[in-house]
Amino acid sequence: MSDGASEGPSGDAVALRADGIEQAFGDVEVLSGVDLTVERGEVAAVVGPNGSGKSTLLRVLAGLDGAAGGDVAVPSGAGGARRVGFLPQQPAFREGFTARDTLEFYASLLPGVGSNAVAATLGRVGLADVGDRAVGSLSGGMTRLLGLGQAVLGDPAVLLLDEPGSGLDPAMVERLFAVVGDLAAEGTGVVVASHELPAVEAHADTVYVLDDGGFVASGAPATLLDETDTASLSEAFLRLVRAEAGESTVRAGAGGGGSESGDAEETEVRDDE
Ligand SMILES: Nc1ncnc2c1ncn2[C@@H]1O[C@H](COP(=O)(O)OP(=O)(O)OP(=O)(O)O)[C@@H](O)[C@H]1O
Repeated sequence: MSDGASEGPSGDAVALRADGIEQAFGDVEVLSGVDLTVERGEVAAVVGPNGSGKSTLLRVLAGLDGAAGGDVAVPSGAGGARRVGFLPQQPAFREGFTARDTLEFYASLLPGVGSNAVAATLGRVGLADVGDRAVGSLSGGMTRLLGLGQAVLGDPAVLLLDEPGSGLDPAMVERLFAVVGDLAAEGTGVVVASHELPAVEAHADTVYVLDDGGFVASGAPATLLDETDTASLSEAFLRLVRAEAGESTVRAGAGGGGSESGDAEETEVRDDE
């Protein structure tokens, strides 16, 4: 959490800064100028209706997709063997590998990360007992936990998690957010896209509500509850995205007239030195 964060050698407490992120798929404008700054030690949650652009934003932040506009910077001075760890919404691994082999493979790509870290990571994400099981035989929730393990391996300065709690039982959702909290306490800046609003309310420092191409609200969970005069983040969410419980909130895009996807420039994740 923010209070436990120490500053990097440069004195910069910022883990990730995104300015003016724009993204469109054909005529579907998804992000129209999103700004986000995450400090080291901060857990920032991005919530929003289905189709509002959470995965799109995280993929741009991770540097996997070029955006139509904007800039992402990950300042130096934090993290271990790598700058950014990313858990995609649908993690996929080689089915024949065991869970341990899978993490060993990712560890081999990271300088200074060895078998001890792999064993510790399996335990951390709750997979110690199934480490020797083939990936193809893991349950959906276990596969997601393996994805979390892959994302946290090497103590990244920035951790981006897309729906990490999806498919997990309630105890594992709590464990997952506890792991996230531990990493934040060690100085990692975390961005988590999630529909698990009770867990977000309990564990996030800052909540960003994404709708209509941008953040329609942001603040500490308690602040959002105060501002909306509601008793839970779930209620606040419905108020902020102007919906009733049970109503369809699926978003088809932020508006017409977006640029063609072929116009998208490569948005590099800069390593600010
Ligand atoms: N590669 C793509 N090509 C075309 N359209 C896309 C692509 N990826 C996403 N979209 C569209 O962009 C919009 C945002 O999708 P995105 O997956 O980012 O939403 P989300 O907020 O993560 O949704 P959910 O909560 O359902 O996971 C949707 O309208 C989606 O159909």
